[in-house]
Amino acid sequence: MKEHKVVVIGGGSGGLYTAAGLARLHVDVALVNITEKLGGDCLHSGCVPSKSLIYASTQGMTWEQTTEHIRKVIAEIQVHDSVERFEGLGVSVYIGHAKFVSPYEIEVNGQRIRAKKFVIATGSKPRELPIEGIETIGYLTNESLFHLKEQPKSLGIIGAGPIALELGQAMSKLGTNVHIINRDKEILGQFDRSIRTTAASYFDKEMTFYHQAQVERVEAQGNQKLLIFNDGKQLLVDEIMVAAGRVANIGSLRLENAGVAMKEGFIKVTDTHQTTKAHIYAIGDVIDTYAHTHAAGLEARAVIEHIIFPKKKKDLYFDFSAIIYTSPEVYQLFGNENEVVETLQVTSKDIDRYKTENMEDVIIRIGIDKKGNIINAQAVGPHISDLMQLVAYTKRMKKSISTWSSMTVPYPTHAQILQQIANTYMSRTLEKPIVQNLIKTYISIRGLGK
Ligand SMILES: Cc1cc2nc3c(=O)[nH]c(=O)nc-3n(C[C@H](O)[C@H](O)[C@H](O)COP(=O)(O)OP(=O)(O)OC[C@H]3O[C@@H](n4cnc5c(N)ncnc54)[C@H](O)[C@@H]3O)c2cc1C
Ligand SMILES: NC(=O)c1ccc[n+]([C@@H]2O[C@H](COP(=O)([O-])OP(=O)(O)OC[C@H]3O[C@@H](n4cnc5c(N)ncnc54)[C@H](O)[C@@H]3O)[C@@H](O)[C@H]2O)c1
Repeated sequence: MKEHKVVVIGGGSGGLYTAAGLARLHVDVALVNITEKLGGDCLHSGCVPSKSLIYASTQGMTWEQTTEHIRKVIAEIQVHDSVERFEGLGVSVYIGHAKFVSPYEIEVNGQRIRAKKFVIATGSKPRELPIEGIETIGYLTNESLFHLKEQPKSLGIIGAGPIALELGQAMSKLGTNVHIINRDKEILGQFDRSIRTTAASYFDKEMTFYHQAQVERVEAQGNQKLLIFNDGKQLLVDEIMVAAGRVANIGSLRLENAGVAMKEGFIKVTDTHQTTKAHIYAIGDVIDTYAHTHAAGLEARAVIEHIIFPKKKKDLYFDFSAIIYTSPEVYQLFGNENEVVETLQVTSKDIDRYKTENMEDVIIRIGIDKKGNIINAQAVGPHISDLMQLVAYTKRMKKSISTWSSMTVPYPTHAQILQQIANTYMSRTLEKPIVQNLIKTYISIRGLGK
């Protein structure tokens, strides 16, 4: 029997962050991962291959060059996420499926490991759809697309979330005829209409959308695949990809042996990320928060702190934001809509730098409270997400957007769009009768009035 103080299960974004963080603090920590290739979804079938595919699609690469580029980027990052590196940091690494045999004991390849605390970070996998015939004829997911030997001439993607939009647009730019099948009325339902329609106006040029559509049945037709919709419509494609949400990866964990409960398909946690057994934490995609690498990192940090100083961390997701890396990018800074007293909107139409680039479609919307403090934000535009980090930072610092108006912003930069919002906000304050009267009185006292 091996013994450690903390065992982290899952060597993806959340698990690696937790194991490395605890090891740096001299905690006796072990990490269990199914394969020696640490890095999880993000490195092998998520963020890294998808952003490499997006890059390749803007460089006119062939499919062979694209898959080679993806392979090379993963291999380069894999060095950073290697077993040797983690062992060098002081983490004991076990390779194999972890399964609980009791609340304080797991088994990996027949070996028992005891620990005082566990952190489950086993991630998520694509949701399977109950479509007749789909298991028989086969389909792609984010786990197989990047390794295809041949580029499909046409691709039907079931689902219209970030995975479908990012991968669909990149495949289209690479020359595949992409069809997106969306069960909802439109895409990007959580965004303001102005942002939604702007993004859709770009996507509509590159992909064919089928809204309020459900695929009922699929069948093979020669080398191709026929999708049959609930309204009888049909679509013939080379390949089908399913990107219709995620489910928690708990398959082999035997959570029932540990007394860890689930809620609506994900591991149930408190706001300190403790499961129904307080010494077992869960973070990342296996719980129902934001399914992003930086959310897994944030939760890992909170769990490290909680293991060491058992105190709740307040407002963990206070400045949490997410980006859909399409062109244009679509950005969202989360915050409680009930606290918003006003939403300010600015477009690129009046910003000189955007004019020089014929770029009229950038929209930024910022929800503020009565002091001008930022509550939430949404934006659409090329590379807009880097600029929006200043918005998130201003929220984190709990500063009013009026602070941007005193910044010296070099001319002509895209950042002037943020100063424009601040100036609009400030000039409205200046135009208030009470403020105008005060100014007039002061100017007159100084003997400078008309
Ligand atoms: C196509 C795509 C693109 C994405 N793009 C982005 C992006 O641009 N930005 C972003 O922030 N997020 C992105 N995401 C989301 C991001 O990849 C996930 O949120 C993140 O990987 C979750 O990290 P995790 O640690 O929870 O799980 P994972 O990274 O999936 O790690 C889970 C690990 O647990 C291991 N495991 C599972 N079961 C066991 C077991 N029983 N025993 C031992 N080990 C086990 C797995 O092998 C895996 O290594 C994307 C996702 C997809 C699918
Ligand atoms: N840039 C990023 O940060 C990034 C990129 C990709 C994925 N991710 C993460 O991965 C998660 C999963 O992404 P996703 O795109 O699979 O999921 P999602 O849950 O965000 O979207 C699923 C989409 O599929 C549609 N859908 C569901 N069932 C359907 C059906 N039967 N037929 C047609 N449409 C159907 C839904 O209406 C929705 O539009 C996201 O929540 C996101 O957090 C992040």
